[in-house]
Amino acid sequence: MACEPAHEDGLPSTVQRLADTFLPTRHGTFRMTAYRDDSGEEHVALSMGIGDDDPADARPPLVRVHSECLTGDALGSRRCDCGEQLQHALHLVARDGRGAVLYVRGHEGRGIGLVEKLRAYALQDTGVDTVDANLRLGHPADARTYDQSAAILADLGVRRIRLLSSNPAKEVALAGLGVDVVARRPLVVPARPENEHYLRTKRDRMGHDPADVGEWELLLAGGQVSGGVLSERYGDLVRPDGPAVLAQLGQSLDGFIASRTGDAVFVTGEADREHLHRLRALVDAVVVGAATAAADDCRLTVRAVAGRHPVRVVLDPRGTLPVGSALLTDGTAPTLWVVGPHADASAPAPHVEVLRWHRDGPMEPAALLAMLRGRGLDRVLVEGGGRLVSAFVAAGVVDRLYLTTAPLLIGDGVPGLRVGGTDRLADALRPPVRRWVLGEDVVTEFDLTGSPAPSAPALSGPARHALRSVRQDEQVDVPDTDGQTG
Ligand SMILES: Nc1nc2c(ncn2[C@@H]2O[C@H](COP(=O)(O)OP(=O)(O)OP(=O)(O)O)[C@@H](O)[C@H]2O)c(=O)[nH]1
Ligand SMILES: [Zn+2]
Repeated sequence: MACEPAHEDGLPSTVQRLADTFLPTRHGTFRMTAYRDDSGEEHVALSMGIGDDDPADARPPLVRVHSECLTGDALGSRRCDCGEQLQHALHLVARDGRGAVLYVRGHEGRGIGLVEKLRAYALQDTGVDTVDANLRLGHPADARTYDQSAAILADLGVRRIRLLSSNPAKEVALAGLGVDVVARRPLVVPARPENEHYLRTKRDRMGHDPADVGEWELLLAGGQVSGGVLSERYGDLVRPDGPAVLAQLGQSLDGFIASRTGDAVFVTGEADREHLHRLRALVDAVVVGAATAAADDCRLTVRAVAGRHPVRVVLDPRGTLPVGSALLTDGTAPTLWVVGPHADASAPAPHVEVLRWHRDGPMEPAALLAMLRGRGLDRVLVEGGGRLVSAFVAAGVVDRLYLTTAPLLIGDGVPGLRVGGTDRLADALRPPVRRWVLGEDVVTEFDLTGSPAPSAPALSGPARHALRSVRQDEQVDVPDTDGQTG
């Protein structure tokens, strides 16, 4: 027990300090201290910049209490996230210049030992999850105790810590042993296809933080996690010089966004919805056509992930959006209702602003984007439907297109992306792409910044860019605006 009176040598009763040296690593040189606890188990602490001469008001150091995992830490296993967490923790402590990583032995397999963990793996190979595997072998789901860690911290002269862990139970355990945990910071590493299920089980059954909560919040704040999945996918969308105009569409593999009757529930899956909500959270405005807004009665807010709602822009030349629609009644985010000069529309609620377009007919994508930029809405997501997204892509104003395809053959219905068309395949758009799997679906991310506009196939890349900048710089005259700003 770490809180028991100290021995004469000043050490808490559960650990003995037995060696003190240095360990140069790729993250920097750590002080390495070896301990043995009452049960004979040996542990090490890798620390930096902490000690008795700390000023009392110093920021509490970052501390990682790392459970030994031979397979993850030493062998690079991707069944768990331990190895990458260990390296990331060392990196964070070294970057901070103050902190410690306690490497706790006897914690192997959440305290059941190596052989039992491998038996649990064998059970998981048959479909049992990590919690039930332990239980079936006659072990608790988690058999670890943290008294040795509290004792080591006491020996290092550390009473207050910022804990690096995604496991709230660790915080509770350490606090119960007298450690003042002033903050807990999730230790986020990329999920891998091989450990996705394990990480989900930790979250769903063991109360761990969602695997990507820390990384997503960091991204929203403009930061990045090196090697993080979300940082790789969305990192450039938080940079001011990143792509400004995004478009997205989810369609069946044979190219439809809905059936003949307009049934669009659901073409792509839950994971694609989350992806869409991430995109919404990373832009200033989302643009949608009135027909889609009416058919889907969409809210266009960010609900599947944390994040700020974008301004919702609905393009409605004829003013046909029903006044009872979610965009016009749900005030959680401002709505810009862009209508034609002769449409019968007035703002039905304080969050809605009616913006009268200067002429009849289709609204020119470049001019619309210029108008939005003039209102400080710099990063825009064109969200649907198929015709609107196609029109923006065809106009050559989209920097990045996310096309999600679902393994579904609708056969006939509302078409998805349709741009231009060429006689020769050699003239077809073949921009650089990245791809990733989301559940059953595949997202293809097209980088359109260097591609010719499909509606102007004769233009070369640079000429098309000249055309684009002329269009985008065009001053748009938007005469009368009624309604209030929301
Ligand atoms: N019994 C068992 N142990 C496992 C399994 N996968 C990983 N472990 C062990 O789990 C320990 C790490 O615990 P985790 O639950 O992954 O994470 P945590 O330490 O509680 O939380 P963090 O501080 O966020 O890392 C290591 O000792 C691993 O050897 C498994 O399937 N079964
Ligand atoms: Zn592990």
